[in-house]
Amino acid sequence: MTRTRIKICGITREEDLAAAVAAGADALGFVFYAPSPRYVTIERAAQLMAQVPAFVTKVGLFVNAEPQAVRETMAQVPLDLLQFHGDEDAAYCAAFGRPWIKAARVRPGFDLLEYASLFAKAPGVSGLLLDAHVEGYGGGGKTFDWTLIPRNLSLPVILSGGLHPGNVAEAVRTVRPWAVDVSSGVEAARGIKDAQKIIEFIAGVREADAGPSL
Ligand SMILES: O=C(O)c1ccccc1N[C@@H]1O[C@H](COP(=O)(O)O)[C@@H](O)[C@H]1O
Repeated sequence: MTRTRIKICGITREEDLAAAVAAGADALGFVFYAPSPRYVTIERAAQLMAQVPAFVTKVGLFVNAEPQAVRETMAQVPLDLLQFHGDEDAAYCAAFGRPWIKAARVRPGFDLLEYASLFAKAPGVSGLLLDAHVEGYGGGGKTFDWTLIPRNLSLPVILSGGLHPGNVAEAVRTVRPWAVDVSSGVEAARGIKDAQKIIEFIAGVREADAGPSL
């Protein structure tokens, strides 16, 4: 049985972090992008990350950040993986010497095969995150047409964009991604997670893992 990996993004509070870990999240995302309602300072992220147990991946999310800002963040918090969610190119993403994933902002007409080919051979690339194209780069709670995803993408697919407890099982059965990523779909309010929604989201993924594909 495939075990789809699960990332809960936009952690801003200790209780949300504990709820995600207790529910079985594989990875937690910390947003270093100031316009986001889920933004955390380096100092706050350090406090939160001190609560993350072994074998749960700590992901730092950046959007078109100055390289020096990424380096300063990496120097002060123990990030396992970098998530680039803006217009960064492969050379930029690879320059930090840390494993990374790149977001694609998908909408009709977007050539995902070509986009993946731009990043597929860059050192450190660990996956392609597929999000809906939204104003403001991400965390928009908007789905995209999953039939736009080619089956032969050259990188592990992390499916995101508008996932929530009510649609994640269908998403996993349809796309069979390597991982799913969710932010707003497990929130009680912007930047505040809902422990019950996290439990239901992860249960939806596991239900799909155990069943047939669509
Ligand atoms: O979470 C944010 O606030 C955010 C801000 C800027 C770029 C990306 C952001 N989050 C990522 O967006 C996708 C989709 O989120 P949602 O589940 O639709 O709310 C996800 O990969 C988050 O990691």
